[in-house]
Order: sequence, then structure tokens, then C-alpha cells
Amino acid sequence: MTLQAAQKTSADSAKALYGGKGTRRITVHDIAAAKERGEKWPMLTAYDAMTASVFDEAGIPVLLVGDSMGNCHLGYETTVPVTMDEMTLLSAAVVRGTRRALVVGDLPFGSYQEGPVQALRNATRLIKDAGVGAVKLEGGERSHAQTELLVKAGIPVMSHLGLTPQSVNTMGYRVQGRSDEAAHQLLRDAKAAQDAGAFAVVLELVPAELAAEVTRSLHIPTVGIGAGPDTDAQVLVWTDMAGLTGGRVPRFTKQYANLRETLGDAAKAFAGDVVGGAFPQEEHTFH
Ligand SMILES: Nc1nc(=O)c2c([nH]1)NC[C@@H]1CN(c3ccc(C(=O)N[C@@H](CCC(=O)O)C(=O)O)cc3)CN21
Ligand SMILES: CC(C)C(=O)C(=O)O
Ligand SMILES: [Mg+2]
Repeated sequence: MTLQAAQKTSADSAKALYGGKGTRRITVHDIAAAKERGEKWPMLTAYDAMTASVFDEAGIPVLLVGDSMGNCHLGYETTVPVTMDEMTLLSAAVVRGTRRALVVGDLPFGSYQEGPVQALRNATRLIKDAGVGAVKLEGGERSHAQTELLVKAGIPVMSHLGLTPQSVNTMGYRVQGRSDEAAHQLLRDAKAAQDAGAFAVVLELVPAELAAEVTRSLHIPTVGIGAGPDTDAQVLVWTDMAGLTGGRVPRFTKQYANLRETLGDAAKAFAGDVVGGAFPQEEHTFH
């Protein structure tokens, strides 16, 4: 498929999710309706207002302010150091840059593990101070009480299972759910998330067959990343998808542009013009 055709397909599917209107923000009800209609939808991460506005105008219906901002935006090695202050600041920027997308904010490591009350306090901050429409947290059974309290309080929750990067220090970055026991645990986690009231479940780095089984067993949508073709939605980290991430990227990523090269070339051209005296010219100059 050509990129243009791919873009058209993406815009069309987003339009379907918008119910053909596209004049208001997507809600979790639109997400539920898309699952009933069997529609697939795209999700991207975003960490700033300008990039978010590009994705919003491109028709991406759901934007995740991921704690992947830790490595993709803030220069940390992992997502583990990301704080509530950082999440709140960048989530607010993404909300300001968008008009139609449902903005989901990740709850960072240490902001909900103490228990439901801590989770509610921090999720409330993202809802009130940043203006996000939903939050995401890692863990199914282990985060059941947190999810339940947030949903009771009126905060939509997206759950995140499989590879949960906030646990990198215990699990590493390996494919999850390969053994029978691990597959059964993933199914239990997915059910726990659904029972607690989650509106969607991210499945990261799990075998495609298992992701398909989880997708069939739930009435809420699954959002895959490295989980094969049979989830209801797909999410990618935007800097990976656009070719801006430096160094190694996960094998499940597809690169749709090469922003690293494009930006580098622009910077080199500017530098050359300054050194060679070709910039600024008369049209850039005031008298
Ligand atoms: N830039 C970026 N992209 C991501 O997708 C991402 C982040 N950052 N940060 C948070 C988490 C961490 N993620 C990761 C990190 C590493 C692998 C990785 O190295 N995967 C191996 C597969 C390992 C196996 O076969 O078991 C790979 O080769 O892709 C995967 C997901 C996904 N998330
Ligand atoms: C990879 C997605 C699901 C995520 O949690 C993030 O970007 O932080
Ligand atoms: Mg995350």
C-alpha cells in the first residue's frame, strides 16, 4: 500500500470512530461502539502540543501521553524515573494541542503501586490539572483494586498487560506469555482488568495467537503493540513510527518516515548557510 493510501485508510477508520462528525472529542463510549462494529483503530503516543496537533489533524482518534516520554523525550534510560510532575506538564500540552482525540495519560511508576487511594490522587491530578480523558496503568490482577476505585470515581482506565516496562528491573524486555502458565496468567489479568471496569487493554509484546485469544475473550477492546494483527487497535511510540528515535528500536515497530535524517539534513543546511554567509538574505532582513 502507498503511504497516501495508508493515510486515507487511517483517516477513514478514524472517521468511522467519530461517527462521521469529528467535531467533538472522542469518548470511551465511541471506543466501545467501535468494538461492537468490529472496527480497528490506531493510537499513537504524543509528548508535546505541536506533534499532538499533527496527529489530531491526521485523524488519530486516541493519543497516549506515554511514560515512554522517559526515554523518548526526557533522555532517561527507561520509563522508571518519570514523575507525576513531568506527566502532568506534558499531558496538559498534548490536551492543549488537540481538539478531537481522546487523550490518555500514563500513570508513571510509583504513582499507583502503593494502593487505590494513591492511584486516585494521582489520576485525579491528570484529569483535573492536565485535562486528560482517561488514564492508563500497568497490571491486571495486581492493579485490580486501583482500577476499580478509579472507575468508581468516574475516571476511565486503560489497562496495560504483557510486557509492562515499569517492571523492567524484574522482567526485562522479553516476549511475555510464552509458557502455558504465563498465558493463563495473561488471560486472568485481562479478565481482572475488564471486571474492574477498564475500557480497553494494551497487550505489549505477547505472541499473536495469545493476543487473539485474549481479544476474543473480552468485550472491551485490546490495543496491541508487538501483539500481532488480531487486536482491536494498534499503538506505536510516535518517535519509532516516524524514524526519530536514535539507536535500536523494538522489532515490532514499523517506520513510516525518517525524521531523524530529515531534521539532521535541515540542521546541516542551516549550519552551512550561516557559515557560508548564505543566510540571512534580504527577504529575512529588516531596515
Ligand atoms: N522508543 C520506545 N519504543 C517503545 O516501544 C517503548 C519505549 N520506547 N519505552 C517503553 C517501552 C519499552 N518497550 C520495549 C523495549 C524493548 C523491547 C525489545 O528489546 N524487544 C526485543 C524482543 C525481545 C524478545 O524477543 O523477547 C526486540 O528485538 O524487539 C521491546 C519493547 C516498549 N516501549
Ligand atoms: C507503549 C505504550 C503502550 C506505552 O505505555 C508508552 O508509550 O508509555
Ligand atoms: Mg507506558
